[in-house]
Amino acid sequence: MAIRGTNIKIEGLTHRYRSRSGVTFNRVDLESPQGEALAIIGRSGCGKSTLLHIVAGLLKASEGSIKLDGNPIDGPSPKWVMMFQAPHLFPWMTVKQNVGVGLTFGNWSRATIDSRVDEAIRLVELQDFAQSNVQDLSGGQQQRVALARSLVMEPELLLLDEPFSALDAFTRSSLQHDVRAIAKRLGFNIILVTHDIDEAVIMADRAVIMAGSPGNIVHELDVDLPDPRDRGDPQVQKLRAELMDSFQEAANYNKPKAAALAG
Ligand SMILES: Nc1ncnc2c1ncn2[C@@H]1O[C@H](COP(=O)(O)OP(=O)(O)OP(=O)(O)O)[C@@H](O)[C@H]1O
Repeated sequence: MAIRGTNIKIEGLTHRYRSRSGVTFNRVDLESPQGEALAIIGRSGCGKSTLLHIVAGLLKASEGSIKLDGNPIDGPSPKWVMMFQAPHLFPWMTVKQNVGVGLTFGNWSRATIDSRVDEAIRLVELQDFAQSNVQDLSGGQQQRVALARSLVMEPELLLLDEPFSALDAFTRSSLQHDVRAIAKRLGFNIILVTHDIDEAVIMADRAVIMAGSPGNIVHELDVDLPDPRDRGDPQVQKLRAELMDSFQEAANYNKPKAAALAG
């Protein structure tokens, strides 16, 4: 699978939902180097999902820019794909048909589509279910199908919006490990939006905390830990505690520097 990562540069990103409403976030600057897994954590309502939707090209920013390897994002693309909390599969199709659906819109031969789909299904370890109807799969397996459907597009950047929060703790944990391992093996970037500090420590190379109203990035922490990461490991627990302290500090934050400067 020919996947590679990308250099992400977000500059002065400002968003408001309506011209006369307040800003969701104000002059956000954020960079992420090729191959990084970046977590954005923050309380509900600080603008994390909105930011992710703009990166995905699903929403427009009011000001500022997002560039991948210097090229502006100006709409959806197979190079940057988003996974949501719900897998959004076609219920009448098999696993294989769901995974390949995006490729049927391109000019690939049947043989190329088949081989890319088979490889994506292998990556998420669903080979034994390739011909099953997705309705016969568990929630975790369905989320694996959604992951394979994203990977088959060979993205440079995988955007995850609370992708595992509807799953039980055991399934969530195995998907967190697997998605990170696949990203590291293939080299693509991840931006993960989450409320869950454990998820950020298990999955990310770096975590940024978003807070305030309007929101902004108020803190960042390198998650410099060896793989595979185990929740019980003292190093993991130490970083988790550090991130939790910053998160709680950020909860009291309501005047972002950028907004103050702008005002
Ligand atoms: N379609 C919309 N129209 C108007 N305002 C919206 C819309 N979607 C979100 N908002 C508002 O924008 C702000 C940021 O919402 P957003 O969903 O980006 O936050 P979030 O940090 O991702 O929250 P959560 O963690 O609960 O998903 C909130 O105040 C929300 O009410």
